[in-house]
Amino acid sequence: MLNHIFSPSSFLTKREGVMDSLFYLVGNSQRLGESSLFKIVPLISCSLLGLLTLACLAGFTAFRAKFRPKGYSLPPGSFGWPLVGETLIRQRLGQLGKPEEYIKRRRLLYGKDIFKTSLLLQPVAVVCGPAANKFLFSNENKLVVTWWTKSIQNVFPSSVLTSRGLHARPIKKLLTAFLKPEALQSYVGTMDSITQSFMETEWEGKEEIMVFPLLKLHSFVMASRIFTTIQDPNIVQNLTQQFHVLMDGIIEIPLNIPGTRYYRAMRARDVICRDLLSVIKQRRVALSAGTVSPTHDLLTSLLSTADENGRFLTEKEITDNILLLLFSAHGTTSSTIAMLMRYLAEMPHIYEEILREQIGIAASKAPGELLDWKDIRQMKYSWNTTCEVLRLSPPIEGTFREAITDLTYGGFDIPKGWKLFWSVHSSHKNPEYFPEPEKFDPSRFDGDGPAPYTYVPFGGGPRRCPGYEYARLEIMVFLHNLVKRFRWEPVFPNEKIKVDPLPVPVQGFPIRLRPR
Ligand code: HEM
Repeated sequence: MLNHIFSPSSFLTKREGVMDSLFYLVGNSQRLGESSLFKIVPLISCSLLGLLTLACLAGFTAFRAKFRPKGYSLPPGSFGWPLVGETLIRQRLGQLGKPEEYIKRRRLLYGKDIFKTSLLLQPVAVVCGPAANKFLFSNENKLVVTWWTKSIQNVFPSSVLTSRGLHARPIKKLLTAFLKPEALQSYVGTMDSITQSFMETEWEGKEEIMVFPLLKLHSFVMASRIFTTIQDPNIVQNLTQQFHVLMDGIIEIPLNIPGTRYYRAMRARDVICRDLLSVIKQRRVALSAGTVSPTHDLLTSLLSTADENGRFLTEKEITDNILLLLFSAHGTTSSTIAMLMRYLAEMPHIYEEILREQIGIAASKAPGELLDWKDIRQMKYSWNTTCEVLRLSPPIEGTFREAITDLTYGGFDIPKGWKLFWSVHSSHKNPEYFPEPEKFDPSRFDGDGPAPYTYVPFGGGPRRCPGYEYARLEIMVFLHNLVKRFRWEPVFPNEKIKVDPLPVPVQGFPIRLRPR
């Protein structure tokens, strides 16, 4: 519909015609003289008004056709305010630290596990619970495809995140080959040594620290080391600063105008890509000289491995995907560790249990020996506790899919082109699957753990998070080094958490450290 409105043969050509006349009049106004100008000004105003009316009419017709198509039995719900829909209400609840309230209230109001709304300028069907998760995760590329906002698409244009349908498969396979447990096993020691030196320089000997910025820095240094082997402190520092700007503006309205946060984010993106590109070029030279092995890090793997069709990724594709992984690894794990530290400060009995497990592992190592894969496998209670943190405070609340055909779910029609949103909380906080859902209880993950599709912090189906194992290793290695060295207490025990879009402590999570 929108494509039709803006097709050259319709609206656009008419609009260009009017614009041409305007430019002609303005361009010739001097020759026409002052008196003629008086006649022209009202004429210009009328034309502009006409244009505006035309644009509004076209917009309204397109909006109606998209949001209220005829002949469909749409889910219950409200599209909220014109244009903004319910986007601001949802954002506000996130900033108040109650993101799940948005869906909870509407489920109660409409009495269904599905409701319609308007978010991010799109008509959206929000679908809730494990049945919805199963439906979406198992119908990727059949009924739905992944969908991200324009601002995200612009930041990662040729990455696995924004490639849809069968285009995504080869890139995802290449990334998964590097991120699968067998491949990551050999990096546990490196992760341990990075974390140890980080603790020595940034934590030890300090009485009080601001944890959240430090966690982000740690995650970033770790990811850039494991994925690209970038160690030059100047490059790392520059990249860290640019990533900060990027994170700050990435979910803004994509207005690429100087002065906006989005504009600054896109400039930061250009700087990061330029730095990554120069590393890629150096690595290519090193690869052909045989001074690095093809499995040296993710970057060299991507440079030297062809996909399943025998095609090598272009430098732009490699840059975009490395940028994506650095970005994904940066926010999610630091948010999880911050939330984990908060829960542990509140529940000393769980801290003690984790400490017992980690001290047991440390005692089995020779002095100076680094952690390895076998040690990670023994961190069962520590990981169950982290899973419970991810259940209650997931870094990602859910993601969108787009209907690639008209479809039916829960007895309602979802028109082609509509977006569907699956939500983590609607399963994680359901007492049917997690009795007393607000209670913190790591034993939920003993044995076989939760039923399929009820526990989904990493999503599911073909789009499931490929960084799952990497995140597990990073968090476990960090926790080991943390509890071995410190106890801690938050400076502000009731510090607010805002979800914007990830859960973050609003005051940066200052803590007092007590060495063990
Ligand atoms: C606690 C940490 C993490 C959580 C909870 C998490 C969660 C998620 C979720 C919910 C999705 C969307 C899945 C879907 O739409 O079905 C996702 C996608 C993704 N994640 Fe993670 N993630 C984490 C860490 C990481 C890390 C460390 C990396 C990189 C090493 C990573 C890379 C990605 C990528 C590339 C995608 C896009 C996959 C695709 O669209 O096919 N994530 N993640």
